[in-house]
Amino acid sequence: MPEPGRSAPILEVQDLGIHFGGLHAVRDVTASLPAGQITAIIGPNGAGKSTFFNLISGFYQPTSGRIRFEGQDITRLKTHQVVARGIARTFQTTTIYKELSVLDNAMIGHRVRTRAGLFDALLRTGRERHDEAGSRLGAMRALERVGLAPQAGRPAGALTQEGQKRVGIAMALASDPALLLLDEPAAGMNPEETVNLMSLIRELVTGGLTVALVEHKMSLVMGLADQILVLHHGQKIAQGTPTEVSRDPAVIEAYLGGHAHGGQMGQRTEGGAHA
Ligand SMILES: Nc1ncnc2c1ncn2[C@@H]1O[C@H](COP(=O)(O)OP(=O)(O)OP(=O)(O)O)[C@@H](O)[C@H]1O
Repeated sequence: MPEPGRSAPILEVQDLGIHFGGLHAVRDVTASLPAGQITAIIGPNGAGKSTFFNLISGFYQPTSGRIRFEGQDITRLKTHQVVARGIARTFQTTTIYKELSVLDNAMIGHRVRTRAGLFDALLRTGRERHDEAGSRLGAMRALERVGLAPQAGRPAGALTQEGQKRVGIAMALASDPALLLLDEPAAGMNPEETVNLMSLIRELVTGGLTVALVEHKMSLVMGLADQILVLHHGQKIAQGTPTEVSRDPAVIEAYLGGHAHGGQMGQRTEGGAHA
C-alpha cells in the first residue's frame, strides 16, 4: 500500500468554505488527495462531507477558498466543466434508470462529456452519430471495468442491489474520470456485497484511478482507505492513515461526544446518531 502523502496530489483545496445563511457547512478546509490512492472522508452526521463533495464537483460554489485539480484552478467551474476536466461522482441514492438497459445507463453517463447537444440529436447530424458511437464504446469500456459487460442488454432494474450499484459506478466511469467521488457507496449493501465492492474499488485504483469516498461503514473505510480526512462541524479535525486517525483524541472525542462507552467510530446508536 502506498504511503499517504507520498504521491503528488491530484486535487488540492485551500481554505475551502461555504455557508448557508449563518451555517458554515464547510469551513477553512485545507487538504489534498494523493493521486492513485483512496481517500475516505468521514465525520459524524452533518459534518459537511456531502457538502465537501458538492463543492469539489461544482454542484455548490464555495463562498471562500480555492480548488485545484491536476494543478489547475477549478474553483468556479460548473458541474459539466468539472466532469470534462476529469472528476466524476456517484450519489448517495441510486440514480440509475431502472427501465433502461445497463448499456443505456452507462451511455447516459458518457454523454455528459460529449459535445452533441439537443439540436444535433434531433437532426441526427454527423457529429451526433459520431458521438453516439463514441458513447457506446466508452459505455462498454466502463461496463467492462465494473464487470457488467455480459449484462449490458438487461434492464438495469433486473440487477441485484450490488449490480445496480455497479451500474451507478459505470455511469460515472463512462466519462473517463481521473478522480472518482463515491458518496456512501456501501449504503444498503450486506457484508458480502460490501466486500465485493471493496475489491472493485481496489481494482479501479490499481488501474490508475484516484478515489475519494464518503462512507459511514467503518469496516470499508478502515479496510480500504490509504488516508482518511475527518470533518467535524464543517472543519478538518484530522488527516492521516486509518491507524493514525483512529487513535487521534480529537477524532475519538468527535465520535464519542465525550462519552466513554459508545462503540467504534461510525456506529449508529439506537437514537440514530453516530457513536
Ligand atoms: N443546500 C443547503 N442549504 C442549507 N443547508 C445545507 C445545505 N446543504 C447542506 N446543508 C447543511 O450543512 C450541514 C452539513 O451537511 P452535509 O450533508 O454536508 O453533512 P454530512 O456530513 O454529509 O452528513 P450525513 O453524514 O448525515 O450525510 C448540515 O447542517 C446541513 O443541514
